[in-house]
Amino acid sequence: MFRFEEPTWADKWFYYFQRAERILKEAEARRGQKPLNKPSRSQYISQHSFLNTEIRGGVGNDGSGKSFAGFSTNITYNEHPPCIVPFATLEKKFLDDLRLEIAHRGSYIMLRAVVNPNKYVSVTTVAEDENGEVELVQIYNQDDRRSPASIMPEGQVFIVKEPYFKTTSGGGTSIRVDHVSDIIFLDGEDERIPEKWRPRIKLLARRSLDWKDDGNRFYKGKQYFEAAQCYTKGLEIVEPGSASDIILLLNRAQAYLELGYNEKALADADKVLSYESLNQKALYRSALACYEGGDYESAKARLVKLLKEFPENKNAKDKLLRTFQRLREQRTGKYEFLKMRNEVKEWGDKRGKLDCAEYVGPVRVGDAGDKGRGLFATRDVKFGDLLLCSKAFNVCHKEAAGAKIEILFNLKAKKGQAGTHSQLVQELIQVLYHNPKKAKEFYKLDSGDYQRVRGGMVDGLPVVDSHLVMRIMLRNCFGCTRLSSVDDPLENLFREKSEVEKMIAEESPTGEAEGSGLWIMPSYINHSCWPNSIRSFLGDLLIVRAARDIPEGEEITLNYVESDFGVQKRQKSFFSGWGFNCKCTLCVIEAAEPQEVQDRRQELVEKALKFKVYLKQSVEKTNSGIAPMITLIKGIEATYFKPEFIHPRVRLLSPTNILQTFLVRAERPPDVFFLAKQALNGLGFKITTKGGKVVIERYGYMLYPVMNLFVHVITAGAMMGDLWTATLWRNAALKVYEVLAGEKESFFDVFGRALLQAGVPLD
Ligand SMILES: C[S@@+](CC[C@H](N)C(=O)[O-])C[C@H]1O[C@@H](n2cnc3c(N)ncnc32)[C@H](O)[C@@H]1O
Repeated sequence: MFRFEEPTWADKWFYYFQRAERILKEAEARRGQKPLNKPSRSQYISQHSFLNTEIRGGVGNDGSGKSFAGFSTNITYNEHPPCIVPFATLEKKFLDDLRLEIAHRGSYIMLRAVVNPNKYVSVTTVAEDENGEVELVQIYNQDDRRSPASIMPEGQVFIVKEPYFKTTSGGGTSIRVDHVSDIIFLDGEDERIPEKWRPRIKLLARRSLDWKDDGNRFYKGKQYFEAAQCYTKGLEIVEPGSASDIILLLNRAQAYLELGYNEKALADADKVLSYESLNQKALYRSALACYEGGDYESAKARLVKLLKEFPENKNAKDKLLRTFQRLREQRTGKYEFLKMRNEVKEWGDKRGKLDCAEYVGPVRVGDAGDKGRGLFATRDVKFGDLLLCSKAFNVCHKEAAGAKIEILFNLKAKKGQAGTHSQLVQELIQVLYHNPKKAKEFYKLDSGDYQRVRGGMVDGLPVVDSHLVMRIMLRNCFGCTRLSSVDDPLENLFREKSEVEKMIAEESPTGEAEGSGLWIMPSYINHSCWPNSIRSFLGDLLIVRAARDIPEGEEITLNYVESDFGVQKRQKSFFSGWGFNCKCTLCVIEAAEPQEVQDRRQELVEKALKFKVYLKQSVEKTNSGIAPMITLIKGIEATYFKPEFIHPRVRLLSPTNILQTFLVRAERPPDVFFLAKQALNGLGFKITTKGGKVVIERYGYMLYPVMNLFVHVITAGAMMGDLWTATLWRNAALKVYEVLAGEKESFFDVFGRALLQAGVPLD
């Protein structure tokens, strides 16, 4: 019997974007016009309460129990820069004056929310102007830690500078506020509030003490933003330098510290110190602000000063000890990696941040010719040397509760990216807005051809251009995991993928939804498909180590996409993602190969990868897969003509890993041993035994699955009774592991079980 198939998640997704694209194209044609058939006030309000059910309802869950927030359209479709002129120079407009698809330069609009807001990607409300006309208002990039109702409660009066009026992807209209600096929230006493919207009954004048008490209540309830707002209100009415001023400043500094607004916290604490240079709390909070901002020298100076006056202050003593540790890390690059790794494992579904410093090793930023800037070695570097340990400017791990796994869809590039990228942009905007000094290093990063506006501070607030932040993020962010080395590398191999995961696998270069983050110094590293360094992640730390010996002056490179693609597909992804064509040695060699050779290799690799399904099936199936896999691997090998150290057999790695798993299951250690050694040769490694040691004379192509080859040589060697060889290889593997995982301390956590089972001694 015929029956309708439920549309798949991917179908819905595709349909949604096709429709959105059509609507937006039609909207372009109506630029400068007045909207037709606007709904009535009551229609606006009732529509508002049903908002989002259409897009959220059917697609918000992938069946795995984890929420999947859904779509987020890339805001690059119609970029309009933020307002960079003061409010006082703008002319007032009303809703009736607004024209579609235009940012109304030189104007502002005064509005009042008539409902409580919804939250989807933006905080959305319906607001009226002084003539009683209403319109939808979508406010993007606000701090997600705040509830929408605290940002825009019903009755809130606000100004939108240079309002951008547009057609929504659902076909209606809205004022869309992308830039946090374009909206000014007005409170009850602000003189700019129109007379008719002022409270009829004047509230009794509030004292600074009332604001302090309210602030303290919010603080206790962990509502730090609201607490800071109350202290600010109190500060507006106190005598500068008075006891109340000092208390309010100290309290606000503490609330700012909780929010991560370190620069503001430091400014408040320093203000107190300008009145009372030895105020204990101010010294301590200022030191904390410096510490959190990574300025350990200043933190040390402040703590030393504090302890001179107040030697019994235990918190300050503890913090000073930690500060010394941070300074040592900064100087030497020596970290307690195992402890840090265990800490990351404990994070569970909490957001985490490691208490450690950054290390900048023998590298500097320099001119990389047509690649722009790049990172270069400042001295000769050996395989495995630590080049960088960088702390995240901001990172969103997908494991943390509240992480928003969304598809950031770029309507212009027609490209979707699954992961926490849209959350990252939103959080970056907040970091930049509240830490303008720290923002400077972010703004130096590459943003492609985006025209930057020079905004600086306007109306006392930093201008943040959301489109610029998005561009910088897309060029420089890293897809990331919390740990590069998982304790059970095979745990995911047999897990059935959900529908959403399958779709994500097709859409994302790495084949899975990712966490994402931005690290400043590593952002200067250019790409090579055969790079001389490897990055790894440990919580919010990004570690870069040398993947071969690097002479002084050589450029440091990283592989942006560890893909299993042929050269043409790789080039396409570099161009659409980062706007460049790769000219690394691997690309040059592969691009010069005859098309038939490339096609043949591709066809064989695809065939081989299909054998993965055998792994989920019976052992008999596995056995029957061995012979065809060997034929395929030989076939792939035959498509390479140059020596391995010139053209590493990278595309053999996945098929080899599948065959290895077959051979392990079939309990054929000699074959496992032979195949792993052969695969390492194929990647360009030259490994010999000399003077009772396994020596890696030449390091080949490095990526994480290479570890499996080493472990297979070791375990198979041991199972064949050659414990001596196994132990020697184990020591060599440790060095390779250090580069791939960032640290060697966790090697036995990750591979210890496999080694012990094979009878390899662990020490
Ligand atoms: C993460 S940034 C790297 C630093 C960048 N070169 C700069 O000047 O800030 C990525 C950008 O660098 C450039 N880039 C990176 N690798 C490249 C390569 N192999 N060839 C040409 N350009 C490259 C591209 O413009 C890319 O969008």
